[in-house]
Amino acid sequence: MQVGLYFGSFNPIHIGHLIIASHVLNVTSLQRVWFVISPQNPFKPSSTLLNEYDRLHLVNKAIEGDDRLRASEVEFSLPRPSYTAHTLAYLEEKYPTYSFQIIMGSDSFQNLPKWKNAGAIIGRYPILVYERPGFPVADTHGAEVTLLQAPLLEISATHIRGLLHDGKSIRYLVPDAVAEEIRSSRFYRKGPGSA
Ligand SMILES: Nc1ncnc2c1ncn2[C@@H]1O[C@H](COP(=O)(O)OP(=O)(O)OP(=O)(O)O)[C@@H](O)[C@H]1O
Ligand SMILES: O=C(O)c1ccc[n+]([C@@H]2O[C@H](COP(=O)([O-])O)[C@@H](O)[C@H]2O)c1
Repeated sequence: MQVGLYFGSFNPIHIGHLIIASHVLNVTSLQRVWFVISPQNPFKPSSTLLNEYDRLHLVNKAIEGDDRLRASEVEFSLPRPSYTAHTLAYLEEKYPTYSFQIIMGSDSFQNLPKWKNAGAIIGRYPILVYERPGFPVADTHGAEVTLLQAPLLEISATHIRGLLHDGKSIRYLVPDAVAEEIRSSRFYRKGPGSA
């Protein structure tokens, strides 16, 4: 099984993520893409972070019925913050017959040398990089890189959280089932207990 690992906070998952996952499956030999939900990204503040099980639930809502896609909670039981090198080592052990590639935007890829055990990631895994505006891929950092020209939508989870905070619509930015779940569960609203 050839699996593309798409790591992120997915706080929440949005159409930009889904378009990339589907595009990668369409243009590469990968058979599956797993959204690996990071409970705590080492580089991001946790103050606006929705509980990881709620984020997992939203990813599952987003991909319902698409057998090519899977939500992975593997990092939930690993030490925090979530270092990708640790996750990869764990997955290698758990799925010895699978081959993994990493999917990332050129913004993340630019920072890769600063990640924990970056050398182990770069030396062991092919990386599928899609170019995001403002982040040209000037250097491969010694990794086996495939550059993808993916259709891009300049939306972010930060923007979506801002809209929700202001009581605005997020229709079309996330799948309808995700918008409905966020609405009915009152996620990302102002007030006590909200993220
Ligand atoms: N609109 C988008 N199109 C393509 N890739 C994206 C888009 N938004 C985020 N990504 C990428 O998806 C991966 C996971 O990102 P993450 O879950 O942190 O999303 P985000 O929308 O950038 O979140 P935030 O706004 O909270 O920082 C990262 O590699 C990031 O570069
Ligand atoms: O392992 C690391 O040192 C490391 C440093 C920064 C980010 N990551 C992971 O990369 C993924 C995407 O991060 P980001 O910042 O692009 O949203 C997310 O799953 C993080 O846990 C991993």
